[in-house]
Amino acid sequence: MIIHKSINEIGEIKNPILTVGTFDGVHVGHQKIISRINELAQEKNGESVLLTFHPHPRKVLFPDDDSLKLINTIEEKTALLEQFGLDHVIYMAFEKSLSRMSPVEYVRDILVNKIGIKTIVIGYDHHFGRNREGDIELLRELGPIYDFEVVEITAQDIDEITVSSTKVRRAIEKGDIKIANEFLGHPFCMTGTVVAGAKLGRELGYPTANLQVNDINKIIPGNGVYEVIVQTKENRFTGMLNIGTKPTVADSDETSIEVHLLDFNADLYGQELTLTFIRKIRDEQKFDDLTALKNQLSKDEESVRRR
Ligand SMILES: Cc1cc2nc3c(=O)[nH]c(=O)nc-3n(C[C@H](O)[C@H](O)[C@H](O)COP(=O)(O)O)c2cc1C
Ligand SMILES: Nc1ncnc2c1ncn2[C@@H]1O[C@H](COP(=O)(O)OP(=O)(O)O)[C@@H](O)[C@H]1O
Repeated sequence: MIIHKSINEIGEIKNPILTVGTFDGVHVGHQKIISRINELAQEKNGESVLLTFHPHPRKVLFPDDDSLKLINTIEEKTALLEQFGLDHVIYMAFEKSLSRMSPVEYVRDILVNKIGIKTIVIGYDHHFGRNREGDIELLRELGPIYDFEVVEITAQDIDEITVSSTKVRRAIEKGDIKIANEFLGHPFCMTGTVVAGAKLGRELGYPTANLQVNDINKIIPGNGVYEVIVQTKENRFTGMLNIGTKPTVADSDETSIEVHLLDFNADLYGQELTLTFIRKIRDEQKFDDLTALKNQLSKDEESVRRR
């Protein structure tokens, strides 16, 4: 897969079969569209191209709205797209000027003149250009003029897919990892750096690496205790993770993300850890004292070891 970091340096692509979108999550619905353009590329002796925008258009159009959290960072999205056999991914800078382009200008100047599309595969409800005025009907009108074909992903196809990035986000926010992972077709992951905490974990017999997530747009699963796989610099471990306010020991609303690695004892400060979410074990609880918390932690450990 060739990654183009700008629309201006893509060179020549042979007989491009294109799809366009934000593809947050690269979920099973997205995967189906990607297979479709790969198949068409084979049939038509062309190359499959996925055009995506960075930053996410809503982040540019509504910069003060930080409510939209994303399933993938750009690095994660790129790594996922790598797995699905695309020939090209183009990251186009989404700027306000792009959102002001008329739909015809966008098709002519970008899709035709810069990418040279021969086929575009697009959802029946896809909109583009200024005020999202452009639609599939317009593409059908422009196709014969600029010599490209339009392949529609019908409502029925999309219903069949039934997955959307919004549904995945909701499941993650609810802590419903099983559903999220099913929709995604791969497990949800999160990366962060280990920072210092209150040093109480060790006293409890459960040292925990406190994670700071580096991308402020990254979605964080809802409060609760999770089974995860932890990838350190050198190795992988089973981990038990808590996301929450630690009501037993802390008296603030601040959310912490902390993970205890099973069968591990070494310094992790400053390291980057990647968590792969397996399942939610339980909700976070407020215990009467540290002994009760410790008992529960040992039950959580048992539950993770049993699997
Ligand atoms: C698997 C796991 C589950 C946890 N569950 C709870 C919980 O239900 N309630 C709570 O108040 N704290 C919970 N904690 C947080 C502990 O209180 C916390 O790890 C301890 O206070 C150490 O904090 P420190 O690393 O900042 O020193 C949990 C921690 C882990 C690793
Ligand atoms: N099994 C383990 N799981 C997580 N962290 C561990 C483990 N063993 C050692 N550590 C180290 O101990 C630190 C956590 O200890 P803890 O007493 O909870 O302190 P802090 O409050 O600073 O997180 C981690 O950041 C890591 O460097």
